[in-house]
Amino acid sequence: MTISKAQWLAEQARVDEVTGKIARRIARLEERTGDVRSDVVEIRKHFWDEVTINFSHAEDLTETYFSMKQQADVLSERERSHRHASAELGKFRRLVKSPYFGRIDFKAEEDEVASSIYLGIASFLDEQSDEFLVYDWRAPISSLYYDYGPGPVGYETPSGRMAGEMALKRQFVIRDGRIELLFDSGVTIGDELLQQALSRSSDTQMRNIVATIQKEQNRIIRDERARLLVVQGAAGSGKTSAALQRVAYLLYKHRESLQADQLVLFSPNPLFNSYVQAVLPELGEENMEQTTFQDYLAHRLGNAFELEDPFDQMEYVLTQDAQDPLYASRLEAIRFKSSPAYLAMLDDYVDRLEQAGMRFRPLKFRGEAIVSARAMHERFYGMDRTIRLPVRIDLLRQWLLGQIKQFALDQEGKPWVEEEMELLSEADYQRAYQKLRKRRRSSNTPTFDDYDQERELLARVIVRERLKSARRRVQALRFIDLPSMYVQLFTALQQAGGASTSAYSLPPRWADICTMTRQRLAAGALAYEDAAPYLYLQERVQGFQTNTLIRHVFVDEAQDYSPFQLAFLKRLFPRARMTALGDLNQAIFAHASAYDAREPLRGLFAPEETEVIRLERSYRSTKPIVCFTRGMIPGGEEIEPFERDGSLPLVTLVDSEDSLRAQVIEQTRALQAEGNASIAIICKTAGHSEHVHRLIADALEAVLVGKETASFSEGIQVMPAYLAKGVEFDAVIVCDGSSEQYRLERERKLFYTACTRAMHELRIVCLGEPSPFIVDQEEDTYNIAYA
Ligand SMILES: Nc1ncnc2c1ncn2[C@@H]1O[C@H](COP(=O)(O)OP(=O)(O)OP(=O)(O)O)[C@@H](O)[C@H]1O
Repeated sequence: MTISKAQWLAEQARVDEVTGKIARRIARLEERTGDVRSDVVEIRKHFWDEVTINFSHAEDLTETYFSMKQQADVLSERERSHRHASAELGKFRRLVKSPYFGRIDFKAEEDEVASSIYLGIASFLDEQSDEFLVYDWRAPISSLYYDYGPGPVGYETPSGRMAGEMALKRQFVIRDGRIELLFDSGVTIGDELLQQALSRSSDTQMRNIVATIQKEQNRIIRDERARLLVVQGAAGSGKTSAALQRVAYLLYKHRESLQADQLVLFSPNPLFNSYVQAVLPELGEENMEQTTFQDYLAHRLGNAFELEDPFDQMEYVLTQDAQDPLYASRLEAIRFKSSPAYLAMLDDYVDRLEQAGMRFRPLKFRGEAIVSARAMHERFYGMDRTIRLPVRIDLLRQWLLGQIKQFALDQEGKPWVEEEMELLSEADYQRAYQKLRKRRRSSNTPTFDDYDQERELLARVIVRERLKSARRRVQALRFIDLPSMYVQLFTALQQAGGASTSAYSLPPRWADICTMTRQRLAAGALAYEDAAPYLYLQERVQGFQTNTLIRHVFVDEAQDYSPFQLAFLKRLFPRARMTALGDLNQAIFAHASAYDAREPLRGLFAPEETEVIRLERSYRSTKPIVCFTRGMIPGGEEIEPFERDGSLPLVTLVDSEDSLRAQVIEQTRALQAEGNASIAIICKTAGHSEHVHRLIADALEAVLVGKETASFSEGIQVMPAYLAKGVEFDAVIVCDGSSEQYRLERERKLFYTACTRAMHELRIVCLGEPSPFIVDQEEDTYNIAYA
């Protein structure tokens, strides 16, 4: 619907009025923050002047303490006030440039006239009239904007549903206080606005989408009922975007009780972390905790093993000789060790450990056993067998500390202590002596001048010092030989004992799997597929170190997690709700995906606690790119492209590496000339990326992206497909898209993932026969060229 000139001018007048008020508020706030800042600086500078310091008597000490505390309290109150004012200031500075993006005229059933509600990234209250000149996009009433067009409407409020009539829905693009675009619209939020948002150039950082959130996405953002919210959405359908707006929504809605550090996002790789970290600050919120599953595993496992990462596992799967029988066994191992069957096998194993099978490491000192493994074993299984494993472990730990104490007493008269005493350097002696004096003071032991007693006490200090590391080992439960217990699962014994339960059956190639696992562990290494199961065993034996602080766990690219890994995450965060975002068609790992075609994440939570939302519309890529890529995957016909025009994907066939090089260089230059700021040359593996990068390095300034790269840069980047997960580029060149590279069924999703990273232009260069995933497409969905 077109807007008349008068309407436009009236809206601009309102923008001027509102921005004027915001500007005045900013000026006042600047003055206030300036004052508070000087207060803080002053207090810090003169902190000690205001404090009465006197250590002469006990009462003076108390007075000194209170005087310091009072001064510290004043300082921290001023600092808090400064932080708050700065945050307000930041919000208004963003608002003054673009105060709002939408307007709805809403008349509640009991009202006579409609009121105009203007929506922006934050609310702005007119202090004189006490009227909201701008409503925060997360306010309950703002939901109307995303869910309805003009007509009968309703929204949820804390006191129940509010029904009424929407008379008008209007959208704005305001830049630097000037309205650039203005129109009235129906239910869907302006295709025009979306067109504008989606035609822009890609960024090295993701942007917020609050002005154009779609109805389905709004459901994801505002859902509060489900314990587990599963989003299954096509590539580019806005899963990550919706998740980030959801974080902002939750922080706003529960601002009294929820802090940013109570939400954690599991990202696919560190690059992705940096890609998404601008969204929340842009919306005036703090970033949530961000990590990767790998980082989490590495953190928990410490340096007990050399831990393989998922990318190395992926490289192995993509590059090893498929004819090698060991390769088939490894694939089988990866599949099995990520399945619920393996979880059942581990549970069964833990049950049996209650009766037998625990392995311990002897506690040694100077080559002598303080406590032997056998003694620990006897002590452990001598306890009441109904006591749970972690409790028994704790009892054993306490017993061991007692044994060390006893052992220490026996050691004090030993010749090695005498020797050490003689060999103490002056500095060591002084240190020991100081310690001794301190202990005497604290235990009120009278001072002796007696030489023998002095030596006796010194001996005690020496023994205590030397036994420190044994005590530390016991405290850290390192007397449990977990690696051996894990290996035990892969021995003949286990096969005989465990294979017969109905909860699981052993996979094919089990003997090979056993050998491979044993060998790797013997070399001090842990395969990626073993990492979560190993930790699971550790937690079941020692007790789960759960995190009860976290209230919301977000798992992006959830299809890349195995059922095992997600079950594990659920257990680690028992008080959290989970939001899992994924796309079965982008499940690129060799293990089974927790996403199932019909029912993603079946069985993780009870059905009544689980909500599944599907997103079928794809926003990232132009319509021709979506029409081409959706043909590659089963069920792709349901993916609905957003109507954004562009050129057909171009497939170029070359017959030599020289001409591949020439094509990549020529096409990259052409894409740059057409205005594509970010261009990704996506290869299959890290090795191939390095090779292609070398090929083009003398002609193009390109950055090679590897798993250690911390953030994306602008311009040309060469990277393996798995590192492009979750992100997007103006143009993508897949190099190379031949059947040599992408032919096997399991390579289909990797290829699809690579192609769907393109926003505006997709090119595929093939050395030799093109991949079947290309030629199986309708011919009119792409152009072909021969070089
Ligand atoms: N409602 C929207 N308004 C404007 N842009 C949107 C909207 N929804 C999605 N987009 C844009 O579409 C692109 C893809 O979004 P996003 O990365 O969130 O999708 P995704 O489903 O996580 O993709 P993938 O699974 O392929 O990683 C982004 O550029 C995002 O800004």
